[in-house]
Amino acid sequence: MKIYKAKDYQDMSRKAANIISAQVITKPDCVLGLATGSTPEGMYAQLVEWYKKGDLDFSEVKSVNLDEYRGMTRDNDQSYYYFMHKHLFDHVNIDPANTHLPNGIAEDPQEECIRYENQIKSMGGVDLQLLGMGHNGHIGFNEPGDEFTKMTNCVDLQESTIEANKRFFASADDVPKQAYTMGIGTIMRAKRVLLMVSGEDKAETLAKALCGPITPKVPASVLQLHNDVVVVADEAALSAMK
Ligand SMILES: O=P(O)(O)OC[C@H]1O[C@](O)(CO)[C@@H](O)[C@@H]1O
Repeated sequence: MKIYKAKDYQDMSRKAANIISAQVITKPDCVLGLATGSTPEGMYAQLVEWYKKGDLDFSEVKSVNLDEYRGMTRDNDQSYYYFMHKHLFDHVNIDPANTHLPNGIAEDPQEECIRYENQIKSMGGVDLQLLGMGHNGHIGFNEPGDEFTKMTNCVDLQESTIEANKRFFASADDVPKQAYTMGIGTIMRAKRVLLMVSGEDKAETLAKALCGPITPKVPASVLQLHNDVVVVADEAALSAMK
């Protein structure tokens, strides 16, 4: 595992954008596993800036997203489909047909999970999986639990996640209670993982994830078992590392 300490959020965003750019430049038809949330917003803005300068070409890139709220239509401005278009897809030359997210309004959740997992397989797996981390150590929407999930699954969100995400909604009652997410197994099958973390409020959890016991109670701790993980975190997020 390589850990890069960034000065602040902006520095973290630029360092992470460099790693994604290197992937796109060295393998133009790569499969990027993408993430949403506040953490990667600045990194996407940096990629868009470099694309506009002519430094990046996404024409052959394919993408799969980590997660999507269940029951949310794509045109809802809180859907992760909407987020990805707003922050990246609408600003670069990626082919929309090559971008994939779980379908939040699929009728049969079990079938949707199988379809999505097969979609990822049919693309040859993920070359570089971007991750943020929740305050409780979740990656994707894999909440702390008794075992690591193997495949894409439909999860009940924990109260703490609903609390954390209510800032984007009118009230906590409006936050969806379920979401589709790649499983921990799906994430671990990516060839390379890039974890971005920012802020002191995640420092204790990040220290547990990187240096504590590997346990499904801290889902991000499983990354200690992956052979190619890059962590880009700001000083505040790394402040609890001994
Ligand atoms: O970057 P944020 O907004 O703190 O979210 C962290 C994580 O939470 C999720 O958005 C799910 O809540 C993940 O997809 C993300 O990586």
